[in-house]
Amino acid sequence: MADLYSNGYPNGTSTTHSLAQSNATMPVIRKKLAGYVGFANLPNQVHRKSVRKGFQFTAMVVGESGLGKSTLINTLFNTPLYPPKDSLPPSAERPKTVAIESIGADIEENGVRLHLTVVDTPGFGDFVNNDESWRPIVENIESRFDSYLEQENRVNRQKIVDNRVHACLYFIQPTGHSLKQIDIEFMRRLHTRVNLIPIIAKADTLTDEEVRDFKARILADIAYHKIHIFQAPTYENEDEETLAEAAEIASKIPFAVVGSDSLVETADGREVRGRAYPWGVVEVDNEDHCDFVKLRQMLVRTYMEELREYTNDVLYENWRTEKLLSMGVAQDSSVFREINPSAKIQEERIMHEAKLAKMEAEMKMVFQQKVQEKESKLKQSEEELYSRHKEMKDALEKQRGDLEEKKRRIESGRPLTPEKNATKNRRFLR
Ligand SMILES: Nc1nc2c(ncn2[C@@H]2O[C@H](COP(=O)(O)OP(=O)(O)OP(=O)(O)O)[C@@H](O)[C@H]2O)c(=O)[nH]1
Repeated sequence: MADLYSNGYPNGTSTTHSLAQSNATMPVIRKKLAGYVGFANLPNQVHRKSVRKGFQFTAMVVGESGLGKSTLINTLFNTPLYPPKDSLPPSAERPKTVAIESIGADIEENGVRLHLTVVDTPGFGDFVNNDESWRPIVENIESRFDSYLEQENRVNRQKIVDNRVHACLYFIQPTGHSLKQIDIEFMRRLHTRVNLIPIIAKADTLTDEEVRDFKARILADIAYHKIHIFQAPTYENEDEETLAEAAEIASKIPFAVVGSDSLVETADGREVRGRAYPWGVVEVDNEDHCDFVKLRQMLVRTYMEELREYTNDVLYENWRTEKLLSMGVAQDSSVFREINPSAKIQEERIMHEAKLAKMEAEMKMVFQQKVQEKESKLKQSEEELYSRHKEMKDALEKQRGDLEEKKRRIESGRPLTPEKNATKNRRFLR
């Protein structure tokens, strides 16, 4: 049954609203379709395309040496991304300054490919003076933005490689006190450039109570220093389950984690990823034991795409604006002016008419000029003709006078040319 809507179109008719209607002032008319059109399949199309292309994610780990960074990354992605420490050659010594090292791996889960890059920062916080430890890390993150900007500005942008850091796991030493100066300085310097995810390392070395108090003090420090850490976003119209999940994740920040890539046996005979102690087993994947599951949920399961999006839309975009402004590139705000199509057409018509009027005036001027030129030429030739006519008339008058003189002489019998006759007579006399 095709019922009629307020605009008079039958239900299910695809109506094209004028561009003006898309403005915020115009109401959006929701329509029901009479039959299956097919655009409900769009998410599947995007899904297939994304699966075919694969995903790219870059995570950075920062924290003092021995806080369990490599172990946690291996635990997170369930892959021995970092080789065991005892397999490293003896020459693999600690660098003298903060170094930046990347490890890449292609991992696959249920047919979905993920190219994961982990950027490690060995040496951070390991020196007597760690005042500038953050600098090489900021420089590295910004140089990745630079490389992306350079690729964006290329003529051919078919193959942009996104090496930007999408998340930074910052490992906090499990002191149980509060943040150290190096932690605050690092986060203050980095929070505008990268999604910060603070982590309390080796949480199994603290009691539950200590973890709770430590978290509260860390959050207070973060708020005091106005440090922005990544928060799980929530959107309008989201179902209660999603909102509860986001709230649950947010309540665990900073994540108190335990890492282990080896299996241990629990008292009840289960084989789990965890750490065995004489008093029992700390299970990595048990939410009652640590926040590892919530961290993985935030970083991988639920918000990986959000982390990528926030990096691109906010962090990179802000950096790009700052960079271009510092280079003296100014934005022409008129390009973002909201345009009303009918006003635009009217404006164009006025401009067109003005152009026509100008052309007409110019043509008139040219025509007048030509007419004037012609007139003056005609006047000139008229004057020339007149003077020639006068000359000829004078000559004829003169000729006539001469002839009349001749006639009079002949009639009066006088010689026509007296001098000539006189010469003749003189010859006869000789
Ligand atoms: N108690 C405890 N020990 C851990 C945990 N995670 C890792 N470790 C141990 O801590 C030691 C250092 O772990 P790594 O993962 O190599 O630490 P790292 O931060 O990568 O160290 P560097 O490579 O030196 O920067 C290893 O002996 C790990 O087994 C944890 O959650 N709890």
